[in-house]
Amino acid sequence: MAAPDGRVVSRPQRLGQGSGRGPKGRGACLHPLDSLEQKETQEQTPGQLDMLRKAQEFFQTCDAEGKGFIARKDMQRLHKELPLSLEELEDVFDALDADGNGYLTPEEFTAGFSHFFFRQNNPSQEDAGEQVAQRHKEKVYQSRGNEDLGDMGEDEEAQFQMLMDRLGAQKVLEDESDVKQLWLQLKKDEPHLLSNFEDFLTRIFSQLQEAHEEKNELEYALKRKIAAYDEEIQHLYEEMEQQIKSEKEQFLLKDTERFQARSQELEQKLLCKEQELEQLTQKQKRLEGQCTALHHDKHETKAENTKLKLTNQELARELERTSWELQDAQQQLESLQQEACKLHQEKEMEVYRVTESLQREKAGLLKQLDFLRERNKHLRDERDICFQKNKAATANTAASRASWKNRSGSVIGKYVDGRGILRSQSEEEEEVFSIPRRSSLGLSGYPLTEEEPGTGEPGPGGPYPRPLRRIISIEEDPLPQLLDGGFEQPLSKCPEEEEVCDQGAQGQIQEAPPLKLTPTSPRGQPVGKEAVCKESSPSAPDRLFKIVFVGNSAVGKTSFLRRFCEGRFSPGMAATVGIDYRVKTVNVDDSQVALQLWDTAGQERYRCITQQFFRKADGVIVMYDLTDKQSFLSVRRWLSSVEEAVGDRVPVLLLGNKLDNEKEREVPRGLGEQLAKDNNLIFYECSAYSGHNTKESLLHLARFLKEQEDTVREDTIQVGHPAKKKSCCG
Ligand SMILES: Nc1nc2c(ncn2[C@@H]2O[C@H](COP(=O)(O)OP(=O)(O)OP(=O)(O)O)[C@@H](O)[C@H]2O)c(=O)[nH]1
Ligand SMILES: [Ca+2]
Ligand SMILES: [Mg+2]
Repeated sequence: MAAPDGRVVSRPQRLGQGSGRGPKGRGACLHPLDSLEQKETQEQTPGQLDMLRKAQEFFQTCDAEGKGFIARKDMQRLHKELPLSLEELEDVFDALDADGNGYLTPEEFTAGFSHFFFRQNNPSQEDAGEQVAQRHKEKVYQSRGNEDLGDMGEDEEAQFQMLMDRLGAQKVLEDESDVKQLWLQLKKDEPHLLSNFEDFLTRIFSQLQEAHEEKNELEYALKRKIAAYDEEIQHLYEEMEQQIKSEKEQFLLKDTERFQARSQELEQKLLCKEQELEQLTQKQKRLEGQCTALHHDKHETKAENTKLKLTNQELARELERTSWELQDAQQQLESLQQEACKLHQEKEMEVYRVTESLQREKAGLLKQLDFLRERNKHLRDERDICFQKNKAATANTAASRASWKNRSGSVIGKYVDGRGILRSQSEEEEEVFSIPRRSSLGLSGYPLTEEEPGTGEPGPGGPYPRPLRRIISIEEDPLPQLLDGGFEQPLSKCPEEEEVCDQGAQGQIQEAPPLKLTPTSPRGQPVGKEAVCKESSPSAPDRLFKIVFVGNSAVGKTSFLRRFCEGRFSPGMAATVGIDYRVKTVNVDDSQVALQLWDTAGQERYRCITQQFFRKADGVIVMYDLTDKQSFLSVRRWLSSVEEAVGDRVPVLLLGNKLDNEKEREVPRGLGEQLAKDNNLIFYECSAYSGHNTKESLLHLARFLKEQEDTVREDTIQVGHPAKKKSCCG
């Protein structure tokens, strides 16, 4: 409930407990009505009662809330009731507020009001004495009135009134007329009982008053309680209102905040969306632009496409035409190639035949020579040794020379000395055997070291000195031409003689082949002369390869060739002079391959001759002596001179000879292998002495050459281009 100053009191109980706060500290505990009634019953006259009732009414008007007291502003409610201005009412309040605490208790109000009222009505009666006198007058007046009504004496009336006053019956009794009649009756009829009756009345009234007071108290307490409850409820209500208000405010605040946050968020989202939309719009525009451009392009491309299609058709037609032409050209080319191939093969075969016929011719000559030797020996035996220098013998030799010339067609060299006299066989042999190994005869001498076939032993040096000289002119050396196949005369075939060991004898070569006269003359043949080896062969060779044999002197080239061609070894071979060659046909994968093997001289001075032969070679064999370190060291030089002449287009076979002489080995196998690997060579270690690896190595090379040639032939399109050298080692 609101305090007089208007502040909100959170704890209404305090009001009740408050000391001196408000007017209820002491006298205000009674309800104003009660106090008024009390006063009525106790001392007031009926006029006063009216006045008190009036005062009570006014008090209730002012205290509309039922607080039990009146504040200054409450007085203003009387403005409508009373003919007083607001200032006057203020004055009245000040006048009524006897203790000046700003509140009017019901007592103050009643007392002040009656005083004020009486003064208003009877301005002359100002003091209490006057009031009492007035009251007495009224009482007297009333008594007189009553006397008239009930024939009651004035004294009795006064007596009764005094009794009533003494008993305080006004407060309890509403209508005292019955009691009055009873009292009058009793006084008249039984005066002795009057005192008892009065006592009884006294008791009754005192009890009644007590009960009344008690009731009043209870009522007042109840009202106070109600007021307190009201106040409390008001407090609670106000508090609740405040709480609701604050809650509402908080809620509103929160709600506003939330709303604001949400709206901000939404705004941001909206902004983002707008940006996205803008981007999308831009993208769309861009894409539209691209689309248009593409559309445009498409049209252009279409036109171009049509154009290209037309061009394409034209080109296709042209291509067809060209391909027809190409096919024609290819067919022509093929036929030309076949022709060329055929010509090549024919040429090679011709070369082979020429070589063969030369060999046959040579063999014939040798036979004649043998015959002459035999004749000579016979003559020598017959005649006296003293007539050795007989002219008959000279004539004989001259005759025989003439007959050779006639048969050989000047193929064999002239066995004449500078004076045109053919020296005797004895002289020849003498000269030959006087030549040490590695003769420095230069180009003219062919020492004889031929041994008996089948015997592994070297000849005893030969008992017959033969003054035979074989002269080879380097400048006129026909062999390079032979390699070229530059023979023109047709030659008869001799299929039976498949393998021919030929000596490089031509018209230009002047040589003195030693005759093998008897088996007791093992040195009857010159070194470099090839034995005629006859082997049956089912058919003529399919192809011919020229292979040049190089390497330092005495590594065993000639011995190797002899082993390969003749299947025998002749120790103590003389150094090769100039160049020599042999032909041997071998069977490689069901085809007959003729190998023209060119035996070169290893000595330094013949190098320039050797060099010429590389150019025509299909393959090269470089040999070193594995018991001679120096010969191995020279291999690089030989390789580089091969490369200088032919590049790397010919396959090279590297041979380490004299494998039989393992004791004196100076070149480890690994070195040879490494060298071969580094230079892409075919490599074998072999022995001319034992024949180990002689055939195998040459067959390897022959197979390689054959395969290489096959590849070249198959590769018809690349005709005219040099065939690439295949890897030898693989
Ligand atoms: N132990 C042994 N000795 C051999 C072998 N091959 C050759 N000889 C000997 O080595 C020497 C030289 O042999 P040649 O065949 O004349 O050597 P070359 O390479 O032809 O020599 P030039 O003609 O000067 O280039 C001869 O005394 C042969 O007997 C072999 O495999 N083993
Ligand atoms: Ca007061
Ligand atoms: Mg030799």
